[in-house]
Amino acid sequence: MAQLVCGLARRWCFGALGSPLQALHLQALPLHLGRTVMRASQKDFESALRQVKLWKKDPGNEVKLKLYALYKQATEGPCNLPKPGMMDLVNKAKWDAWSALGSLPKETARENYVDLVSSLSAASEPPSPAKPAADGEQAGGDLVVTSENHITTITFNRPAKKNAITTQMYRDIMLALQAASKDDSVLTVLTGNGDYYCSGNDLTNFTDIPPGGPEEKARTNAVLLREFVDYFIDFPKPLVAVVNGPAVGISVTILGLFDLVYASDRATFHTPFSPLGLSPEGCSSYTFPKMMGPSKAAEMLIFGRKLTAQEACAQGLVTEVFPDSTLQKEVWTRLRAYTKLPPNAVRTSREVMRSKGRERLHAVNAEECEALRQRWLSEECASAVLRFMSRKAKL
Ligand SMILES: CCCC/C=C/CC(=O)SCCNC(=O)CCNC(=O)[C@H](O)C(C)(C)COP(=O)(O)OP(=O)(O)OC[C@H]1O[C@@H](n2cnc3c(N)ncnc32)[C@H](O)[C@@H]1OP(=O)(O)O
Repeated sequence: MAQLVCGLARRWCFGALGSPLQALHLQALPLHLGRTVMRASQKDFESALRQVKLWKKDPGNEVKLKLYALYKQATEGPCNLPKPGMMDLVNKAKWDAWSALGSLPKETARENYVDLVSSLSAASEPPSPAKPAADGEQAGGDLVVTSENHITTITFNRPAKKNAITTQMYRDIMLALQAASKDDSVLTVLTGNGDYYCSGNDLTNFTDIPPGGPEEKARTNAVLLREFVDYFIDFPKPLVAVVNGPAVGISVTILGLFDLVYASDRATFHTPFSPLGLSPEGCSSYTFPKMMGPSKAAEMLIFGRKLTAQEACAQGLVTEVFPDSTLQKEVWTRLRAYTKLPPNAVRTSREVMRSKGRERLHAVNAEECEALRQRWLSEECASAVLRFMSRKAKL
């Protein structure tokens, strides 16, 4: 779901800005205290509308909701729409934002809109020219896949969104794993670009409701998730995670299916499923209790306790922790040395270690996905996504 956040936001927010404007007359307006000030004119408002359309950088959902609400208030007055249903997340967020403006006069809304746009335009930097890709590197994209020295590396590359995984990225990761299982690489590495390893599932994955409604969305998400996790269960070569920073949600749970997890001392491991109205996935309901014991697993998976890299290492989730400043050098040197080992012996050892548990993992995966399909239809989950989108809640 490449850049769905922006695409979606453009559809539901910027799209609204193109509608015909009501004629507004504004010059010097009296304020309550008797003094007069120059207020934003219709021309200022129209100019701000044009400016927004030219923005290259996504200003984020919170700002887009504010702009949407002010625009509607300025052009139509107080919210006059019926309240959308709980599961209609996008329209509910828009409705909430507009309704929150109450009986704010149109002129004030227009003035606030102009002020907001001008403050954001002043704060934004001029766009920098695109950096050309280095030799041998696949350019751009939310996922970058490289193959070098018998190591295939899959890099989450959405640093501005903390490497949250979109629907398209799930699909691209599966394609990359499929290719890596057949290429001449000995190891496959997952890592992140920027300050985060990965912030988990992109929470806006849940907002583009198809014609079949939320039930269809929950069903297709469950199918996608099951297939995605199956790829990790069945992957035939050693899987290595180089956890360069904080890891959240599904990027943590699937680590139980990896062979090696090397982490920066900056990394944290967080599975906040209950606060999100969700339940564990990635076979973690089976791998975590097996690895760290049921009570430590419960603290993470039920109560959302965030582990430091050292704690995760003590619980067996992380193989080794490195100082952030030397992580890359030390880990890649070690991985290159591992690729020199006889590849067939490496594969055979891994297969005998993994084969016995595979069937069980598939059954666990199916059960977790069914539980999640139901969770995604719950009001608890809908409220959590809404809270995130309106930026009142963070982890
Ligand atoms: C179909 C398969 C489904 C599989 C299901 C898996 C379950 C999970 O993975 S559950 C975990 C879901 N992830 C989260 O709940 C994390 C949500 N994000 C946050 O709480 C915070 O963003 C953060 C703690 C990760 C980082 O906070 P910080 O203050 O440093 O940065 P922000 O300003 O919040 O983030 C920057 C930018 O990135 C966007 N973003 C971050 N994480 C996500 C995400 N998971 N989904 C969508 N967008 C995310 C955030 O909205 C900001 O964007 P804007 O600049 O546009 O506002």
